[in-house]
Amino acid sequence: MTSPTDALVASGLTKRFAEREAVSNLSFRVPTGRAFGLLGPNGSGKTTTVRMLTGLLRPTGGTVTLFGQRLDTASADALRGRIGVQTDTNLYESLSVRDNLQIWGELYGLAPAVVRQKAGEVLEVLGLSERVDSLVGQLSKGMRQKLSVGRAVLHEPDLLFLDEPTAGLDPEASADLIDYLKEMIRTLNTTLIICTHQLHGLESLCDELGIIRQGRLVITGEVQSLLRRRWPEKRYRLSAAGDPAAVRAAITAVIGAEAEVVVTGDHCEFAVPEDEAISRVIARLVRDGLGVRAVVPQYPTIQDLYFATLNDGSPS
Ligand SMILES: Nc1ncnc2c1ncn2[C@@H]1O[C@H](COP(=O)(O)OP(=O)(O)OP(=O)(O)O)[C@@H](O)[C@H]1O
Repeated sequence: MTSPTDALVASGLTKRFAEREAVSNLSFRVPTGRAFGLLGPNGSGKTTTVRMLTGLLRPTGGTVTLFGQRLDTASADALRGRIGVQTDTNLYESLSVRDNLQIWGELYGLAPAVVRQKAGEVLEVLGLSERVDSLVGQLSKGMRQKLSVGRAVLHEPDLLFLDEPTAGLDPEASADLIDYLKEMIRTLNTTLIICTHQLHGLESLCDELGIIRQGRLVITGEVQSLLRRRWPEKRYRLSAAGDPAAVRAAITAVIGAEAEVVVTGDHCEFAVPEDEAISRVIARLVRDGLGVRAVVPQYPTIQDLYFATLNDGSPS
């Protein structure tokens, strides 16, 4: 069922290239104003999926619904006006950065003056202002990447598709771009679909997640729910003064002898069966004369979930 709050619904999406089924029966939904990370190894079908979601590739089976409207040849043109798609191809190499954005913005129906103003803002955010008159053919790889993102967001699309937007960007530019996207989602209620291999810190951007493996969606849902479902117990990293065997014994005396306590150097890591057990662990260590130096909660990340999910299926 499509909810009026869904910007995108994919249902049974399938793509076959000759003998190879690149995408198999993919179903997921993305609520408006949310950021959805579509993750998976090389060749798992992300780009093929995005191309079907944006109407660039006809599915072998299944449907795509954008803003409550089925995507087909009749609706594609109107719907594409509300979509921004970043790809690293088809920039006009022999034109300047300014002209590339101007042409693109006007193609999307923006008035020339609006494009000029918006292009100025976008280039400023992306750190490309000084290269506005450079020919695209003379830009570095990272600069082209930034320009392709700038072009996709120029017309303030309701639904934005980004494929590896931070690939080739230096760490500062990458962090700036993520901040910009977050701000865009917050202020314009943009819905974002992002494919990326850069998983570190992705939970600060993505609220929803789909992990695709060999063309099949292995898990999908809200990031925090998926993490809680996978790791329901709270984990802690603890450092205490004293003999590691005594520290371990004090911890297991509280959380149970069968519980796993992983000791690495002067740290140990363990899960507690319920929240308040950590207070009892600390009290026990202090009582046993084992001074507690640090107790740090461990929050599982999208990266943890990604590897755990793919490992579930190994070997393929
Ligand atoms: N036009 C095509 N003709 C034939 N096979 C294709 C075509 N496009 C993609 N494929 C195949 O479909 C599968 C999925 O490719 P796709 O590009 O969607 O993967 P991806 O997840 O985006 O990979 P990457 O992370 O490397 O970009 C691959 O096996 C690929 O070879």
